[in-house]
Amino acid sequence: MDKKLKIKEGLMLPVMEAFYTIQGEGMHAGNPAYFLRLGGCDVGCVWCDVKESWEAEKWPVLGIEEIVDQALIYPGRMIVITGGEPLMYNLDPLTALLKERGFTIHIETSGAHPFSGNFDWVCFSPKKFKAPHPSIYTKADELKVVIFHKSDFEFAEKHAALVNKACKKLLQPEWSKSTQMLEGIINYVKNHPDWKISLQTHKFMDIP
Ligand SMILES: C[S@@+](CC[C@H](N)C(=O)[O-])C[C@H]1O[C@@H](n2cnc3c(N)ncnc32)[C@H](O)[C@@H]1O
Ligand SMILES: Nc1nc2[nH]cc(C(=O)O)c2c(=O)[nH]1
Ligand code: SF4
Ligand SMILES: [Mg+2]
Repeated sequence: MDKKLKIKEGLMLPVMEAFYTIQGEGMHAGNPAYFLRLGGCDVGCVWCDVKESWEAEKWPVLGIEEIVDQALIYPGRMIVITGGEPLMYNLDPLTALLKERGFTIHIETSGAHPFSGNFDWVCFSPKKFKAPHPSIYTKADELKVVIFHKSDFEFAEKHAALVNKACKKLLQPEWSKSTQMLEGIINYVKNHPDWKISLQTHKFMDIP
């Protein structure tokens, strides 16, 4: 089978980087986790903090066995699949293999592509730049909306109305706008107590 077909089937994937660190964001912040960052994204967020990831062709394509073997080197058994936009790929084979090897599997996604894979935790971060695919709404365990502008609160509520009732709702300041936006976010959460704040704590700790 050629490489292109293997990528299409999710048996090989472009890997930008993989690193063992502390989950910095969201409901699982503070937990050790192995991050697998897949290359390729067509969403185009103006404030994206990993724009180098966008071009899939730039990154080496690895077989899922090799990807999982690399993850097994570290003592933690929580993996976060991120990108780029990981749902550009069929994640069924990779997540099945990770589960076989005993991993707890999380994903960070904009939801802009059809859902695939089996996860223990789905963090859904919708974007104005490319609308989510409807398949994400029943899967999301965590809705994490980046606040870059005051109009983003309304955008956050629009998506909150579409996720499951049990889905956790978080507002995360866009990193470069944190100082300007934080006061508004704090007031918003105090007045709308069904929301929580998520900070990019790894950036404060200066770790990947
Ligand atoms: C780089 S994205 C990769 C996963 C997926 N493409 C997504 O957007 O969810 C990982 C997380 O970082 C968030 N993020 C990206 N750039 C950010 C920034 N400048 N400030 C705050 N959060 C940011 C995204 O919203 C997402 O929750
Ligand atoms: N430490 C750490 N935590 C993270 N949580 C989500 C991240 C991501 O880029 O998906 C991320 C990341 O890049 N580093
Ligand atoms: S969807 Fe994620 S990776 Fe893609 S541009 Fe937006 S923040 Fe960056
Ligand atoms: Mg990041």
